[in-house]
Amino acid sequence: MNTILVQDPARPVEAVRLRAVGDGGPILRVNNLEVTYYTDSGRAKALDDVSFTLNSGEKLGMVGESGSGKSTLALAMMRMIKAPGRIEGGSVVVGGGDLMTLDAESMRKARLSRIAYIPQGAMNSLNPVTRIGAQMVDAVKSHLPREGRAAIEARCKRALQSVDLDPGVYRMYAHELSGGMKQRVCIAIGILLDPHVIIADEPTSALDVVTQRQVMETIDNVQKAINAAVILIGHDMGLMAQFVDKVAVMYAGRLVEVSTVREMFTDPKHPYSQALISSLPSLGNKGVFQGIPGLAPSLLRLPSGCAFHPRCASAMPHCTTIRPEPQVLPGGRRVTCHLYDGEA
Ligand SMILES: Nc1ncnc2c1ncn2[C@@H]1O[C@H](COP(=O)(O)OP(=O)(O)OP(=O)(O)O)[C@@H](O)[C@H]1O
Repeated sequence: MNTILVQDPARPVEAVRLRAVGDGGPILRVNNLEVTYYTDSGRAKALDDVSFTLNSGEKLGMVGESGSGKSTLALAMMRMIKAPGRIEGGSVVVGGGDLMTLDAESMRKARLSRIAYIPQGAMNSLNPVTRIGAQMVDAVKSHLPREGRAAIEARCKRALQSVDLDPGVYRMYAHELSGGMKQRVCIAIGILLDPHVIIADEPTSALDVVTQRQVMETIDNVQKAINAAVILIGHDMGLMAQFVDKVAVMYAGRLVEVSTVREMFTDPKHPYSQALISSLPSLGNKGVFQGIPGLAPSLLRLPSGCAFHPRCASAMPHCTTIRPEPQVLPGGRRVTCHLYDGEA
């Protein structure tokens, strides 16, 4: 793989980054990621053999019912899983290097500069007694200790402007901002060091529909500006459909389907994806909405075979005993379902 130096003359040497280019390959490769929570009630495998890739500039929507493992995936990619959870295998390769093999200090540096995470509820975690600017400066300083005060302030104000906030927000406190503005501050913090990959966990929850759209547009704009790969975690398939390129569907810790957004909405392959899509309201669907029968299983007591089989309208006898493996269908879609055995 070739690498080139991407140098911004306005930035000091510390801010210069190596971007992997030339091979046209993915900027992010997640391979066989496994996470288990060791609870008093037993082992919960929250991520089971999760693999996917993303190119620079690509946006992936990660959907699935509550408890399916979406946040665990984000935390595992950031190496922020805490006890009783444990990352038990897999790699997260960003721009050529595997984050899982970095020592603690290198991983600390990689966070924000190579991979940024905007956690669920981030806007409510802004420090109420510290000005927004000071919080942004702290984030930059921990990565670029030799960058001068004026340069850091300019960097922070640029980031605020790139999320359509007035640079004056730098001097404000969180309580002076609306929910949408706070969420945009969190996005600005996420892009301070132009990461290769941005993960936003439910960035629009607790916002009204107009603000949700504005926040999604903001993510879209900043993502285009820095050509990052973006993972958007969320429940709202409809909102997601308007902004992402690919959709990944999680069920009980496994990725059951990864397709382009068009394929997912016009021809979902996995019966769980089909159920998710048919539960969405649409202008054409004036009948009764199809719910998904049953409940998501407890990870402590997963059904045998395919974990979805008790709720699956297309289940076959062997689905109850044989676990399906992910397969890549012609055209590149990934599906984990026995219905497609032999089609890969
Ligand atoms: N701290 C923890 N201790 C024990 N088990 C946990 C812990 N955190 C998560 N889990 C287990 O991992 C599973 C996945 O949780 P996770 O938060 O990743 O799901 P999610 O898809 O992000 O849900 P939501 O949409 O509600 O945020 C849960 O069902 C739970 O069994």
